[in-house]
Amino acid sequence: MSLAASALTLPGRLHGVTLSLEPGQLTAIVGPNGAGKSSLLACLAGLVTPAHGTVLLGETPLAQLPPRQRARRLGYLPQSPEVAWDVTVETLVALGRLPWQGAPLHRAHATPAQDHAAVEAALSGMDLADLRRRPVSRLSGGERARALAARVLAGAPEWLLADEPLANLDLAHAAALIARLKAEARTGRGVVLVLHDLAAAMNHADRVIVLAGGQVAADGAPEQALSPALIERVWQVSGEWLGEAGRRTLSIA
Ligand SMILES: Nc1ncnc2c1ncn2[C@@H]1O[C@H](COP(=O)(O)OP(=O)(O)OP(=O)(O)O)[C@@H](O)[C@H]1O
Repeated sequence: MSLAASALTLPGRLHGVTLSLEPGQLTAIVGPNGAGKSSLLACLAGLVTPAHGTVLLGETPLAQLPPRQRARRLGYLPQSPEVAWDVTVETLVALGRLPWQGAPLHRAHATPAQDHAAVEAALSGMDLADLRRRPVSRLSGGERARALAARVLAGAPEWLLADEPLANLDLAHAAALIARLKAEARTGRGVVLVLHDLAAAMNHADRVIVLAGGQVAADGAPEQALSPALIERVWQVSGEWLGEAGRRTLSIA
């Protein structure tokens, strides 16, 4: 089911943003500081209510989805996530299963075995098996970012919305996370990432949306949306893409 924004307006932040995102794709949202990327992602996750405009999941306005349904279908990883309780990594990741839990044996809920399998897969996928019993307060910034990503992945939402998920990760863990997110998209999930690294967007996204001043400045395949002319117009830097497709780097003059 598509996730579509229509004429989203948040005064000073978004100005009439209209777009329709498709499942099965990795979409990157890029743009300069203050362009409105986080605001757009929070609206798409249903966490910020726009002053005007609507967000539809399929045919249903997000505002009409019951909270449990919304939590099952939309997974959101904020830019600077705080962890309110000093729980272990394992417990934190298991919290991602909460939307699936409820009265035992209710058909709409997951079984304990399904919950366990999802948590284990998320822990191992984020290379957290050795840290599972560590309290979150004793993790490095990157380890904590991986634990929080694992919590969202454990929830197996239809849509994964992540705000700068690569920001604190070393090269190997960033590559592993982007590979995992691409694989999630290939299984039919919608993956939407706010990214600052234009090369990551160029090399890994199926579609790139460039925001500038709260509006869509470009939207399309990476090679089209991230043309040097557009980069110069939006970021005011003169750049050139080097290397072959899928391994491009941006050389800034
Ligand atoms: N809660 C808020 N209330 C009012 N204005 C806000 C709020 N949060 C952000 N803004 C403003 O809205 C604009 C867009 O902010 P937003 O965080 O969406 O940008 P961004 O593209 O994600 O930026 P960055 O790359 O720096 O993270 C900025 O000018 C910012 O100062």
